[in-house]
Amino acid sequence: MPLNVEKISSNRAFGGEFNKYKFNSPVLGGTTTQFNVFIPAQASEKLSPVLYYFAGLTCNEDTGAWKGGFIRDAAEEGIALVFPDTSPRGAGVEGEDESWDFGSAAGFYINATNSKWSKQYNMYDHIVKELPEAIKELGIALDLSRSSLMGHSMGGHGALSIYLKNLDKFRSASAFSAIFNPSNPECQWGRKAFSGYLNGGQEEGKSSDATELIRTVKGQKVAILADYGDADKFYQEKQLLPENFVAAAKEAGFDESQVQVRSRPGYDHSYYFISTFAPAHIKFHAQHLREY
Ligand SMILES: N[C@@H](CCC(=O)N[C@@H](CS)C(=O)NCC(=O)O)C(=O)O
Repeated sequence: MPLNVEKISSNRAFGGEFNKYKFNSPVLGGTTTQFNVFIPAQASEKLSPVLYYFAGLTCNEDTGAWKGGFIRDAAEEGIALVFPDTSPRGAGVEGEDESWDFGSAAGFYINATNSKWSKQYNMYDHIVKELPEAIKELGIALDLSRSSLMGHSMGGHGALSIYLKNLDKFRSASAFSAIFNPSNPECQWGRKAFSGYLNGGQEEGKSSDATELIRTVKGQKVAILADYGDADKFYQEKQLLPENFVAAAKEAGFDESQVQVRSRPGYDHSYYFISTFAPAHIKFHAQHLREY
């Protein structure tokens, strides 16, 4: 079934094109979803690889595009950027707009199993299955067989966990201030999301937790880069727990050539931090996306 993706707007940017699209998403219960695509100038000559960016809590498909500072470097490298939304919108589920860290703008990039949410809150399937189909329908010169993932905070968790579940589909993953271990009882955001969206709560959430997942890919080839700031209040409040991810990666035998996690002194959780290190993340992905 075609998704009937509609272009809403188009802007010239860095020699390429920045487009906004919408469609009614069967995976998100028929709600209307929007996403942005930056198409670099090089796409007119050869297929461009694709880098997804998943934003964090309270954000939408515009946040990373407007504030992340990714487009200039992606344009130089000839990489297309895809910015999906962070949750279904207007699903009409009771309580979905009551808090900033659950429901609208807080889909956590997982499929809900609790029947209250499971009709619409299926961001994992939206990203992994539906969005690539929507992109194919656009008929633009993108090479989806060369795709990588990055994200911030909740979106950093999305990038790492989706990557670790789909090493055959994605080349590399990177994260800014990721929620590295959301099923850990110390992580309040994870507890709220998993106990709300999943019948099995935190225990079921382990199957979508980067720190748990890194153990399951032992011996395989991975390419992960993550940065966080030591002045990030959410890091200090133990919402991010990067140390747990680093320890799990080490236990699974990964060294820094495959999993690199860097603490950045003095940086916080904001887009000032993200845009500072955005060029380094684009360069990291470019190395992996370049090869055919
Ligand atoms: N509303 C929260 C903060 C939410 C927050 O920091 N969201 C991050 C993602 S987890 C974000 O990117 N916000 C949008 C922005 O900084 O532009 C608070 O008051 O503490």
